[in-house]
Amino acid sequence: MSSELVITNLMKSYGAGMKPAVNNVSFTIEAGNILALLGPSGCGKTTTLRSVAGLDHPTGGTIRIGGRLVADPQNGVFIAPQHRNLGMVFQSYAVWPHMSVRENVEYPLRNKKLSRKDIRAQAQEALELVGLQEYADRPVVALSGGQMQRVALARSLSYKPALLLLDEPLSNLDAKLRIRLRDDLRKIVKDAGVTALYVTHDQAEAVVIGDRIGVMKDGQMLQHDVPTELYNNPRDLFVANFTGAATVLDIELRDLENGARDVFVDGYPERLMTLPADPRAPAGRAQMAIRPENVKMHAASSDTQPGRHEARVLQRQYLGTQTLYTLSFFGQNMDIVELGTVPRFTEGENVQIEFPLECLTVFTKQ
Ligand SMILES: Nc1ncnc2c1ncn2[C@@H]1O[C@H](COP(=O)(O)OP(=O)(O)OP(=O)(O)O)[C@@H](O)[C@H]1O
Repeated sequence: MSSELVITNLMKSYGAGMKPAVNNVSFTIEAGNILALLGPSGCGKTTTLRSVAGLDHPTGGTIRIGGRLVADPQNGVFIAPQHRNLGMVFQSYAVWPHMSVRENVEYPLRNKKLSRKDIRAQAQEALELVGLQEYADRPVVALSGGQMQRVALARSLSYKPALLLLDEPLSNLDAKLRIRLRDDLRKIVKDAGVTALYVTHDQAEAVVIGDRIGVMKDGQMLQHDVPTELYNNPRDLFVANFTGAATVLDIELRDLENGARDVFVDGYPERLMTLPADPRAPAGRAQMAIRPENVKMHAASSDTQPGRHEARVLQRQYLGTQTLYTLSFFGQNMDIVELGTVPRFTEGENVQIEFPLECLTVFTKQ
C-alpha cells in the first residue's frame, strides 16, 4: 500500500552554531507519486531523505508517512527506521554477494510472517517488475552494476513498502547505462505504484524520474513543482540555472504608465522589448534568463524588422543534430541552440536575433 508523505517545517542541525543542514523544509508527496529532490552537493537532500528514513534525528518539524507521525522532535516522537515500512536504495550496490539474485530479494521477506510459498511469490513478482526473472538463480556477483541496482530495487519493493527512498541510485553506473536505467527506474516505480523520494544532483535524471521536482539550496527548498513549470517558470536565477542551460542578461526595467515595462539590456542603446506587468519584476536593475532554444536567429539584413536585434557569432559548436552558438550581443555573451544537421551560420558572421516574449523570465537583481 503506497502512502502519502507529508513533511512540515523540517529542521536538522548537526550542532549549535552550525548552519542548519535542512532549514524549514515542507513538502508533500501524494500516494503513488515520485518527488525528485534536486540540488548541488551539500544542499541538504540526503539529510532530508535520512530524516524520512529515520537514520537522522530531525531537530524540528514533523514527518508523516501514510498519516502516521514518525518524527516530531518537539513532542518526543521518533519511530525507528525498521518500523516505518520503507524501501531504500542507495548509491552503493547494497546486495549480499554470497547469495543468489532470488535469495537477495527473498531476504527481507523472511523477517515477515509469511509462508515459504508467499515469500517465493512476492520475490518472483518483484523480480518480474525489474525484469530479472531469468537471472533469479544466478549468483548476484555475476551481474553488472545496473543489474545489481535492479536487484536492490526488487529487494526494496518485494515487501511492498509504504514509501521508497532512493539516494543517487544511478551515480555509480557509467553515463550510457545511467540514461537507460533512469527510464526503466521510473517505469518500475510507477508500475509498483509506490510513493517515492528520489535524491539526485542530476537535472536530467530529476526531470525524467520525478512527477514533481523540489530544488534545494543551502538547506532550503527554493521551488517545488512539476518539471515543465520549473523549466519554464523558474522562481529565481538559481533554479533557472540548475534546471537547464540559461543565458542571463543584465537589464534595466523602466516603468510605463499602463504598468507594463520597457526592457533595456546593458550596453544596448535601444529598447529591447516591452514586457507586460509582472509583480515579480519591479522597475530597476534586473536580470533576464533566456533558454538557448528560445532565441531565434536570422541572417543579417540591411532593414532590421521590429523585434530583431543585431548580434555576432563568436563561436560555433556543431553537434550533428544541433549547433550551439555563442553570440556577442552588445558586450554580453548569449548561448543559442539550433536544431538541424546543417549549421546555418559561421563564426564571425553578423546575425539578427529575436526573443519570443513568452519565453523570458525576469528576476530582480540578486
Ligand atoms: N553527520 C554530519 N555531521 C555534520 N554535518 C553534516 C553531517 N552530514 C551532513 N552534514 C552537513 O549538512 C549539509 C547537508 O549535507 P547533505 O549530505 O544532506 O547534502 P546533499 O545535498 O545530500 O549533498 P551530497 O549530494 O554531496 O550528498 C552539508 O553542509 C554537510 O556538510
